[in-house]
Amino acid sequence: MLLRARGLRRSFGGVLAVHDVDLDVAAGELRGVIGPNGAGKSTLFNLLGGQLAPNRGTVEYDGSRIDRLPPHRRAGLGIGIVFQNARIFHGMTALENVMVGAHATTRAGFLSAALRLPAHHRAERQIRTRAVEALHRAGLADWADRPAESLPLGQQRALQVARALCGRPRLLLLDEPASGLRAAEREELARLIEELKGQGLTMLMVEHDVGLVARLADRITVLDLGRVIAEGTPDEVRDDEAVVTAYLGVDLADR
Ligand SMILES: Nc1ncnc2c1ncn2[C@@H]1O[C@H](COP(=O)(O)OP(=O)(O)OP(=O)(O)O)[C@@H](O)[C@H]1O
Repeated sequence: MLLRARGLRRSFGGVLAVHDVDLDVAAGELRGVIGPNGAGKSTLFNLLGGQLAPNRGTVEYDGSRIDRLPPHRRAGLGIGIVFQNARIFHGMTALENVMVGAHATTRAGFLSAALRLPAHHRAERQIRTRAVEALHRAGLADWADRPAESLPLGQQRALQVARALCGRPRLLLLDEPASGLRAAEREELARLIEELKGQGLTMLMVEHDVGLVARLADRITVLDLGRVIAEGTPDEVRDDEAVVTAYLGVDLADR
């Protein structure tokens, strides 16, 4: 398993947002995480990415414990994150936006840049090369030199993916990547995610759009009130009684 969470628990005051969650993501797998509002999806996502620490439980990545590591250390190990509604830097090109993300993950970056060390120039070249490569992977090669804010919404979302790809992750965590997108933009995003999957990238995606998750994911984890209530292939999960009950009033077949 590339990612293995065991007994993860996180509470806020009296609310158990994530309650003894086990989760395995195999290398090459695309794992979907769904659940009704307040199910604990964001909390679980942040426990995996390192934005939150668990009260209990463990997270292993590639065989090593990471649950006490801060986000930048997890990034260094190859975990990329596409945040929900991450901001785009205005007045910068798409390429520069991707490069800024990479600078933020190399801690030595700022110091050596300030001192203009030769190592800085090498690092700068490397970051540019990786940023160009990431833009290509995200289908944005033609947009590289345009002001980021001029990109259509679908391409801005792809730009967030490119930022995460710049660190050449082995595991990509996506937090509601389709939120706010219209049908055509969702379709473009779906194709991009399928392409990354085709390249062998392991992904975990938290998403409200159940139809999109059912289409893309190999396996789906369904949360309700902080607990895993079902886990399996999209077909297995769709027919699961507990899932149907949790989504009562929502016809999964229509989503
Ligand atoms: N920082 C916080 N402080 C207090 N309570 C929180 C905090 N974050 C989450 N919660 C609570 O934990 C529970 C799970 O919330 P979480 O945001 O993880 O669910 P979710 O499945 O992502 O919901 P949604 O689909 O609405 O985004 C909810 O009851 C929520 O109110």
